[in-house]
Amino acid sequence: MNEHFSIGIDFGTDSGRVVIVNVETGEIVGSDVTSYEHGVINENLPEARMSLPPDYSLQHPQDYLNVLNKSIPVAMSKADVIGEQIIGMGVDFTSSTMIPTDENLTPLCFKKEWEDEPHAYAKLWKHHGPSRETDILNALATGTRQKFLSYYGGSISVEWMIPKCVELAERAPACYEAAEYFIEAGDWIISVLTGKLVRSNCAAGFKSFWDKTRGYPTDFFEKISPVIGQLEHTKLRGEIHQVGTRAGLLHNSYAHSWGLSSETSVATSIIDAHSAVLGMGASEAKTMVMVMGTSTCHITLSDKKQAVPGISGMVEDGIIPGLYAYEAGQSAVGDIFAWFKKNQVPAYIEYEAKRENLDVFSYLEILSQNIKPGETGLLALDWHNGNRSVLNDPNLTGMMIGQTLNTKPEEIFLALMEATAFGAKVIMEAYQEGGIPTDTIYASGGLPARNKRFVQIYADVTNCPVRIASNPYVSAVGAAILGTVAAGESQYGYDSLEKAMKHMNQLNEKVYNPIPENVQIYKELYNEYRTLSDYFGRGVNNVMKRLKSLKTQSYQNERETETTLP
Ligand SMILES: Nc1ncnc2c1ncn2[C@@H]1O[C@H](COP(=O)(O)OP(=O)(O)O)[C@@H](O)[C@H]1O
Ligand SMILES: O=C(CO)[C@@H](O)[C@@H](O)COP(=O)(O)O
Repeated sequence: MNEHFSIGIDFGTDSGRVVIVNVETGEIVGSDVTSYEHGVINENLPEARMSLPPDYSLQHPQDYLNVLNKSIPVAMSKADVIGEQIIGMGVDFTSSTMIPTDENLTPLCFKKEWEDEPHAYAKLWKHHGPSRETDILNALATGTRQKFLSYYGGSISVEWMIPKCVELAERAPACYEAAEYFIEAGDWIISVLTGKLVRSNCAAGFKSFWDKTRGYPTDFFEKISPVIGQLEHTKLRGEIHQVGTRAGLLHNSYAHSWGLSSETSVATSIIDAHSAVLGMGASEAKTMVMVMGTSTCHITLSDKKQAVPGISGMVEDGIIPGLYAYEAGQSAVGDIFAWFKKNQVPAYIEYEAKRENLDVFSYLEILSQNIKPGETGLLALDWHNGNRSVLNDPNLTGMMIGQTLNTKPEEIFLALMEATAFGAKVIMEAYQEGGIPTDTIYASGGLPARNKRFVQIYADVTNCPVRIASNPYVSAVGAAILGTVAAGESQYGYDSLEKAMKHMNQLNEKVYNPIPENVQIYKELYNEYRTLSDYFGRGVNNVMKRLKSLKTQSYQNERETETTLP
């Protein structure tokens, strides 16, 4: 009974993870992962009721509840701890993942009358349905010189909350009308756990343009439409709390069914990538945390307030009170490798991997060890899910040049990994030019833990040492850190995030240092990448967009009505 623990719950794109962490030592004593039964819904609604337009990425919130109900008890039993030893819990979630709910915070898609309506489901961060609306919002925000825009890299991302709200108002007005709240999925889980609606300043700041001094940019919302102008007082209403505070206490019914105390503190939620900053213990300036999984987010903290073109956002107190948090992102990284594995890897590789008792990625990584930088003759653009950094355009697409009849799968895999590293370097340069330089990378997320070549490529391309995490659960541990601080008032918690980070961070001793001859070759390849990227991404040749629009036009969607937006 001397030891105390906190529960961290991390909701990713395909699954949710629960960890039980010792608050004194940071040791993970129990963990469990639950995959989402419905996964990413991008072809048909559940029960194949209806096929979806291209670029839709929906989820079923029941899958999130299943993570709580299955993984919390399993992780607890693996940890062999008793309820009284758990002092707090925290939640992190991909974002902006948005759920429309009724007045009782029940997701609309749980109700019979809305189960055939795609807009009643959770819209996952990578849902690109509102790309038309986002173009209009960007033109309007730029045309009316909205001040907030410069703190969001100069443009609005299709992946954030407000485009999702506008899409709902435009394409499913009855559903919009029926929704009492639009809630970030992380805040929704907190409402499930505590019975209260408490919104996080991290999610509201990064994804809904909320700022602690000026609130939401309501004058901009009003320019979009009278309905959207009311958002703050209608669907987005609710208290906004600072990350690191307590949202409430665990609801009795959950405390009872999980054998926890009803005095267990539940923290205000945080975005998954931002949680990794806590889990890595990365509060120093010039340190960039790259959270590398399905996508990659590039997060850094500074005591300076800067408008950095090409990044995704900057929020005062967004992660740690007193510091400005900065975020940039790549819409697909692991997702590109997943696509490659599913659609491009030939049967003989799968056969050989199986024979070696390896998964396909590990086998391809081993094969790629025989290929030096530059030896593939390939160069790729990593825009398979659009670009959400300096080009901020969901209509850009992936590309590979240099293929011959001799090109091998492991060479393509290597070129794709290199392309994602070049995409990350573009972002680091944007930060540098914007006055937020970086000299060390902390790599967390599922990818660095599984693929050493990948991490070395990043060290070589960026010419920066890369420090990795000791396990793939960093964001979940960040959430557990929040749980500990939320319990700060109790005898065993911490009264500051910094103190909890010192005790509980998951930083490994291992450092990947850049290899000088690789750095040199990648410098040349990077210049080629920039040339290609400017050519296809900056309007010299719009072929990617033309192809994409042909594809979209051919989809007969009766909802593709005329827009009512300005
Ligand atoms: N060895 C590997 N090499 C390259 N990509 C991998 C490897 N293992 C898994 N991935 C990719 O990593 C992603 C999963 O990352 P993870 O951090 O676990 O999940 P999430 O992004 O949902 O939090 C998937 O897109 C998968 O394709
Ligand atoms: O956009 C953000 C954070 O702002 C992420 O939630 C999003 O890129 C998804 O993250 P994952 O790749 O699922 O870890």
